[in-house]
Amino acid sequence: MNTTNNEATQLKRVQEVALNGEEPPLNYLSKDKPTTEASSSSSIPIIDLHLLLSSTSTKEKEDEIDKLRSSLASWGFFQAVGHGIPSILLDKILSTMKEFFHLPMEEKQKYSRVGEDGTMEGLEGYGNDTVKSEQHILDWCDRLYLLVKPQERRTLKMWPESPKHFRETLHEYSVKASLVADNIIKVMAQSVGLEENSFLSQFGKSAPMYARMNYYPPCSRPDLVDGIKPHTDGGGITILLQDKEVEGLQVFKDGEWIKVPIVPHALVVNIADQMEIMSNGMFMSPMHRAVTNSEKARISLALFYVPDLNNEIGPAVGLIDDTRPRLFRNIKGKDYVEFFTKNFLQGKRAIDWARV
Ligand SMILES: O=C(O)CCC(=O)C(=O)O
Ligand SMILES: [Fe+2]
Repeated sequence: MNTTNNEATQLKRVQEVALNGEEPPLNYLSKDKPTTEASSSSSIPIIDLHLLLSSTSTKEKEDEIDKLRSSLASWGFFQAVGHGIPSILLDKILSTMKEFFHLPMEEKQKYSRVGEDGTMEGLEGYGNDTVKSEQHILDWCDRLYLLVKPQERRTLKMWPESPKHFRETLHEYSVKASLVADNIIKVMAQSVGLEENSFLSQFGKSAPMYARMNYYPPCSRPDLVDGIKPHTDGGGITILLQDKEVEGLQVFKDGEWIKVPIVPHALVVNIADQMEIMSNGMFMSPMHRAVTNSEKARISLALFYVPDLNNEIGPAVGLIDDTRPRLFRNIKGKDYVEFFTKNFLQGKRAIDWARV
């Protein structure tokens, strides 16, 4: 195959690059390194969904709704407990993912996103960063990316048949997590005085949900690379299941990076750009990143819930008034995703494009 060095390294999974334990290759060296130290001084809020979604109206519940609103305004992040997804299922999806990433490369490559001729076949499947230029700095991370919803649009040939329970476990987890996501989006609307379907109706009934399984191999020089570069998510909301033992997620708040600690069996929820737009800036889509370490591999499973690409989304009418003028234009979901992807690859923020 006639490839440049850059392309050749791209075709190698990070897991293979990491195997030799040597210094990371040049095209992984992050521009902003050495990595700024993160602080654990303050911790992102923990929200009890069971309390939030209970049908009785109590002072405790009202307080929790207030806490949700202020968390989304100042952090754009929270740890959801009381979500009702059995711990045993959370453990199972994490261990199943780990098993997949530990399979021989040949087996994993059956689901590869890169076609045999070296071209990218599409978004879904196993792979790493899409490289658009020689200057592109790669993340220290391998991924398996799959559409999980709507079910009839799944690309089953990209769903691993090994490990044995992979498909049914991802199915079960994504069905449950998507119900949790719907409920969170309803209560987000209520928290700012809107009717519960105000945001959800903008997502639409066929809103896609993507699963991105991240695998960060250990790195001999974690200070020189990004697990995932600083970014905001481009969809509506993201539900993230973190590794149970290895920390790595950080959020940028008030000028510093803050570690997102592991809360056993909690789901990390974050606002993504299109929800910031729908909330007319009441909720913030936070900048976050993942770092690696030299000892242990880390995994995470992000579920991106994205408004239907054919829908027009925009600030909810009830959130625009004289004191709070419209901050964003109405835009087509598809246009935003396209613009976001282009900017993401160049390390730029896309949301400013949608500002009035
Ligand atoms: O691995 C993590 O904790 C973060 C992953 C993430 O931000 C993403 O996949 O968008
Ligand atoms: Fe993210």
